Amino acid sequence: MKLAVIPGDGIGVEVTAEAIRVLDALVPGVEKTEYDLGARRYLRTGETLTDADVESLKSHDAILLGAIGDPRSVPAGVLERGMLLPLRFALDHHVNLRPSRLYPGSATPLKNPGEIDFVVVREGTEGLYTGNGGAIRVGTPQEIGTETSVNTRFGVERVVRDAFDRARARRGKLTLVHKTNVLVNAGGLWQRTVDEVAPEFADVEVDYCHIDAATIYMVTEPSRFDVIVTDNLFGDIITDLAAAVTGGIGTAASGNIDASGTNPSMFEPVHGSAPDIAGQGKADPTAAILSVALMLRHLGKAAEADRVEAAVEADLGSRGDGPVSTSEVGNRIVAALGG
Ligand SMILES: NC(=O)C1=CN([C@@H]2O[C@H](COP(=O)(O)OP(=O)(O)OC[C@H]3O[C@@H](n4cnc5c(N)ncnc54)[C@H](O)[C@@H]3O)[C@@H](O)[C@H]2O)C=CC1
Ligand SMILES: CC(C)CC(=O)C(=O)O
Ligand SMILES: [Mg+2]
Repeated sequence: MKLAVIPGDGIGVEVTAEAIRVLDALVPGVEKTEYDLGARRYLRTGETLTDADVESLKSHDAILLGAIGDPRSVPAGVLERGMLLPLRFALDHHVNLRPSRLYPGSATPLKNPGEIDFVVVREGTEGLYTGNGGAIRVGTPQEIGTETSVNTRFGVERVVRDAFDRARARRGKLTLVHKTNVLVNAGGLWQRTVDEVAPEFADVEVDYCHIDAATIYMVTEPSRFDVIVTDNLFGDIITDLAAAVTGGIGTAASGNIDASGTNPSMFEPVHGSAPDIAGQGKADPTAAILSVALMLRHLGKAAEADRVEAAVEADLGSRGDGPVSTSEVGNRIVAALGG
């Protein structure tokens, strides 16, 4: 197995190191290539992501990424829109898969959480993140900034079909989350696509929530969700909320998947580079470690993925309320795997 590793910036470097230790304890002999992408390289060379980087990354079976972005040294958007999103687009990562599960005993701010186990299927190549916008009269009182959401029938249908497939394989419920009462053009396309595909999945119950109401239910009644399908921006926002209710942002994993299998998929924590805690050894590496589990499952190594998840479940269940140490969590998971 050939794995590309992009530790990136801030805590990305710290949590990726623990994720790699876990991978090594479980699957020996993985051929790893580390890529220097992120703030350090940008500050040194002015480069964010080159065509040569993309071509080289394509030769791997999968990519493991920590986090990208260093708001203290690089202006907002340079790396996010110059490196991370272009990579997801270049590798056609149209399914941004973000599972949320409340493991027994793990910390949740909810008083009566019930069972929380849902998956957000976030469209990953379109929406408001394509860079389709502009600004005029910048810095003047007449300044205007626009970002236009791009939604194609092709792009929406393929992610909706993926979400229906996942719902069928799970508890059989799909919830479209959008804002069709206001965003009638994009929302109309999403709703019609779901309605038109639904008859092929007659065994799947279809539901709809406006994004604002979905944030209510995620806190008051998260057990109502099984598979959520939504666009790039809504999916980004709602999955940070989902992480917060299921044990914290440090525990939420994701996969950026090219469901056609043409390009390597990329696995990464939901969180960012967390400059506020970077370098202090207190980032929770669980999200990065569970991203390894997602990757292994994607690559057909379900038994290994199960072992990682079981080790994480045991660790989360045995934690107290005290602070987390990055290396301690890694040590406990590696030990549980017999490493
Ligand atoms: N996929 C990626 O590479 C992402 C990159 N970013 C970038 O990261 C930078 C920081 O963004 P923020 O909005 O601050 O989001 P963030 O996710 O980095 O941090 C938000 C809050 O969560 C905490 N946190 C995050 N990960 C944690 C972990 N593993 N353990 C414990 N606490 C954790 C942070 O300390 C902070 O209080 C920005 O440059 C942003 O663009 C943000 C999200 C995703
Ligand atoms: C640059 C952003 C799109 C990263 C992010 O917040 C995410 O993918 O969740
Ligand atoms: Mg995000």
